Amino acid sequence: MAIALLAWRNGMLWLGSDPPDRIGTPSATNVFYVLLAGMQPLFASLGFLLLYNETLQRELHTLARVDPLTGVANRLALGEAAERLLGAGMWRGSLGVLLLDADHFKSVNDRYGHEGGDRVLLELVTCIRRILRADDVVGRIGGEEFVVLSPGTGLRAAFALGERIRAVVERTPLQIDGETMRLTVSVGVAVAAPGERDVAAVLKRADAALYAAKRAGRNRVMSADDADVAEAPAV
Ligand SMILES: Nc1nc2c(ncn2[C@@H]2O[C@H](COP(=O)(O)OP(=O)(O)OP(=O)(O)O)[C@@H](O)[C@H]2O)c(=O)[nH]1
Repeated sequence: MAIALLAWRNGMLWLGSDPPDRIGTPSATNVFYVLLAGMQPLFASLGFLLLYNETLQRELHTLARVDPLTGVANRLALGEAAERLLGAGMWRGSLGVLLLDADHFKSVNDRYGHEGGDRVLLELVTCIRRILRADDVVGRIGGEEFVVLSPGTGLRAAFALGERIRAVVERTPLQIDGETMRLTVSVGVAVAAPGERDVAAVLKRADAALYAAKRAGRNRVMSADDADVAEAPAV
């Protein structure tokens, strides 16, 4: 509005054949005009601050949802994604939930140090991401523990996805400190049926399956429906 007023006033002064008041004449219009002109930098600064604040808010929102080491979703972002995908379950079908845990990771740290272990985690994430579809979500929920959410995926397909990830990780050599090492992962698979909304319950089933996969010797995929899982204690 201020810009429109200034444009109007300038137009009157410079273009009008008979301007109402010269700029130097003391009048209410001229006082208003000078005030507005003086306030232009204030308006511009306010606009800039509002825009800057909006940008910072957006960046904070993103940073609060990213795992700083691997760049994938963190626990908060995964929880939000799971809620959203379960909410959409009625029209997208079931949601595959895979819980992955690197095997014997403590020995990786013992051998290559914590920094070496961090680089292995990064390579592991790269491996997993290469296999996922665009609308799958991967996140890190603990030291060497990851979750994959795969919308529109039933138990058989989720199991196959887990097996694909397991096999690719197993056969991918990782270069750490000039040495080649191999890592394996254990995977627990569960599926939220269309309409199921309880994220915690699905994760608990995937966790029980993961526990069973570890107990059965690691480097394997187990689903919540496997007989061994039913016997496994809840973790
Ligand atoms: N480098 C690195 N190591 C981590 C991080 N978070 C946790 N760890 C390590 O991961 C290891 C996890 O060890 P455990 O829980 O005993 O599991 P594990 O050795 O992988 O054995 P299993 O899971 O039973 O196969 C510990 O040594 C932790 O210090 C991290 O952010 N970076």
